[in-house]
Amino acid sequence: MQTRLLSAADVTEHTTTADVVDAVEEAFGAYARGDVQMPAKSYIDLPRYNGDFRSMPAYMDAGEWDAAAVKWVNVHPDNEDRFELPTVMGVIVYSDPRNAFPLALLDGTTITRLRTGAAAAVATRHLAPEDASSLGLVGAGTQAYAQLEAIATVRDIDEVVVTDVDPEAVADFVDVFENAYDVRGGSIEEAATCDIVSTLTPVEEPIVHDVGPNTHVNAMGADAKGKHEIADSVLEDAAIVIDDYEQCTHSGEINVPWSEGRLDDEDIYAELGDIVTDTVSGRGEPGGPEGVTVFDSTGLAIQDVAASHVAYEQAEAVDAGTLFSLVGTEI
Ligand SMILES: NC(=O)C1=CN([C@@H]2O[C@H](COP(=O)(O)OP(=O)(O)OC[C@H]3O[C@@H](n4cnc5c(N)ncnc54)[C@H](O)[C@@H]3O)[C@@H](O)[C@H]2O)C=CC1
Ligand SMILES: CC(=O)C(=O)O
Repeated sequence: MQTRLLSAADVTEHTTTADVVDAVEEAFGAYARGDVQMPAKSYIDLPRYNGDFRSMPAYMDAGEWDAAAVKWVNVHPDNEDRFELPTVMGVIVYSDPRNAFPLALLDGTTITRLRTGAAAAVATRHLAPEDASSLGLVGAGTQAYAQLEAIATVRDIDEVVVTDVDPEAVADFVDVFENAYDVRGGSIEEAATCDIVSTLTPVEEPIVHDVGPNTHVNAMGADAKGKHEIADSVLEDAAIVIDDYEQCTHSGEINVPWSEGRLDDEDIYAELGDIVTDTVSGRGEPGGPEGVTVFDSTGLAIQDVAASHVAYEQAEAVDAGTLFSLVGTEI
């Protein structure tokens, strides 16, 4: 038996965003039903390098298919300036749950973008107003690109406002998307008052202080202790939907006000999986949230498993990537 090596180019070419969004929705559903095994993300802090390593194993059973993988990933916000490398890079081992054979080694950097965009899209599908058509992006780095691509599969986006402290990042983003959308650079205030806003920065002091009256916010940037992008006044007035209780209270957008006692259990509306499985109403459903909604995403290992499943199945169908003998299988 051989292992399939799927590079960044292979994953990009053979993984359809809309299919990843659907698979990630299935992952949130499986999580709510208790059909996953997923220890909380573990961190190795590297204060000496202003970064960290994270390990993320999981198994999920979606009914018609099941899958298992582990991602070894990092967050080093100074990487671009110091090494011309991305902030986030990853490697994924995707294994056959029946016998543990490593079916694939995948570029986890691309999978991370795809599945992070997909999580925001799933939340947007259930929480944004049906007619939402404008998207604000606070932070124009790597994740911003996949946010637009994924969210555009669940809402008819025409206007995009992007903001960043780095004007070059904004210009690069506009260049890539200007033929497909009415996209422009703007202030944080302009981005944050769009129908949908995704926040994608590593800041520890809130930079979003005001959003529109019915804005749906995907709070993606805070994924480690101390990170905090959105003012407490916005969070306090919003219906907060989390991806996972343990991860969000430890390292999500709510972690700082939570640790300081300004938010507690009463402030959490639901876990996203409960909305996906119709246990709790989404926007527009009886009893569902109105006004501002905030999805607090820390990133779950099952998102990577689901996205890797799509990438592997699509690549295998056309024999993409490189097959090689990795592990000894002689008995
Ligand atoms: N929730 C999740 O599943 C995931 C979360 N992340 C987090 O998302 C964030 C973004 O990740 P990447 O796009 O890969 O990083 P990146 O480094 O490529 O982009 C971050 C962008 O934020 C901008 N920025 C920094 N401070 C800012 C400020 N005060 N105002 C406006 N813009 C500012 C930077 O100039 C940069 O363009 C990071 O915090 C990362 O840890 C990343 C992957 C998954
Ligand atoms: C970087 C990270 O925490 C994630 O991929 O979930």
